[in-house]
Amino acid sequence: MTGLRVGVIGTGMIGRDHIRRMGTVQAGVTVVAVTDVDAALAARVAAPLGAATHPDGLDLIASPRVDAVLVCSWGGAHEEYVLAAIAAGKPVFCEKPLATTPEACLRIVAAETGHGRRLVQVGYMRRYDAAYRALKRVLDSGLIGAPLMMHCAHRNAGVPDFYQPDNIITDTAVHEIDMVRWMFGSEVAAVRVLRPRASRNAGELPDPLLLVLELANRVLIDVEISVNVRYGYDIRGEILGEDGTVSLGDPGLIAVRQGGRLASPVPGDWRDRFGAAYDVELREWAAAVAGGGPPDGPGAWDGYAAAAVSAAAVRALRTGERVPVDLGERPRLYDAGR
Ligand SMILES: NC(=O)c1ccc[n+]([C@@H]2O[C@H](COP(=O)([O-])OP(=O)(O)OC[C@H]3O[C@@H](n4cnc5c(N)ncnc54)[C@H](O)[C@@H]3O)[C@@H](O)[C@H]2O)c1
Ligand SMILES: O[C@H]1[C@H](O)[C@@H](O)[C@H](O)[C@@H](O)[C@H]1O
Repeated sequence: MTGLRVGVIGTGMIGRDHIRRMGTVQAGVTVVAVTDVDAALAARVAAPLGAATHPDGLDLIASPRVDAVLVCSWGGAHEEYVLAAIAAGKPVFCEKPLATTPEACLRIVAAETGHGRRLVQVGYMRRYDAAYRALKRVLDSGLIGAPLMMHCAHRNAGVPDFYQPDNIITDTAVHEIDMVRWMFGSEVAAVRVLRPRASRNAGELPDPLLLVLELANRVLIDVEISVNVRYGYDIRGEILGEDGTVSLGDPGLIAVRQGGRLASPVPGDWRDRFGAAYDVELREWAAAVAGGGPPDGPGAWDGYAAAAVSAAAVRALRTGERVPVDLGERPRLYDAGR
């Protein structure tokens, strides 16, 4: 067998990282096609792979040589490609966000529900991170008792020039929004956003922010988002239970004691911190879809829920109000085990 033949839409930073990953950590996966609005970039990426280049994502999805699709273009271009993949009956792994509005995500949910089989997975890689998985195992074991609160911090060293104020929520905090729904098995019922004094490194951005997420099971989450901390990429989390706490460990693999100091490296960006999680994420996805099964990672409903909570948080940021979230009824296609 030739294995799973994958087409990649968007050959920017994460597209190239996933292409490298599929050539190194996954047996039986071949990237056979790529496309990018920057055709010269796509051609440069395709050449060493011997992959075909396509004029656009729709043409790539329609190719009979492509079994499954990876969408790694900018968020605004996700919906069209995910809908086209569903219409073609092809599994599609879409980097976060699934789409940029809850309405667009619901169109994807409706298309997939109409198709009758799960085809969509969204790139929320924290669910595949060894540390978050260990945190969840401790929580689920009951060792720390029933959960009460979780404290999170999501710090980026810096962000690109095109990053807009809403991106602090829709692009960055969206990872915590997905992670807590998975961690606690409960939807977000309401959101508040507090805005302290802005960092002198923040430019025009409202940075940092504090999000308060109220889960339907009444666990309360606070998330500090800072996207210009300069010193590195720092992801933290601590769960308070009735009988104890569990927190993410230090991701630095070594500790140096020298000259009267103790030092450990801080990851530079998400590729450093979550590289192994992306490996597991794509390996599990490819194994599931190559075997003809549905992907069992975060799906279209999770993408929709994250977008709906993000939209509520953007409103909370603008108005200063507590904004309730109503997701509506989840289609049965997204029940566990289906
Ligand atoms: N899961 C994660 O931790 C993670 C990390 C980084 C990026 N992402 C997501 O991945 C996506 C890409 O981010 P990136 O950092 O690689 O950005 P990037 O700008 O480096 O790359 C995006 C590429 O998509 C191309 N593109 C844009 N619109 C297109 C279209 N309509 N058709 C084809 N190509 C198109 C651009 O030319 C660019 O080369 C974003 O949705 C981002 O949120 C996720
Ligand atoms: O697109 C990136 C990516 O999703 C990272 O995981 C996150 O930490 C960044 O804030 C975001 O800009």
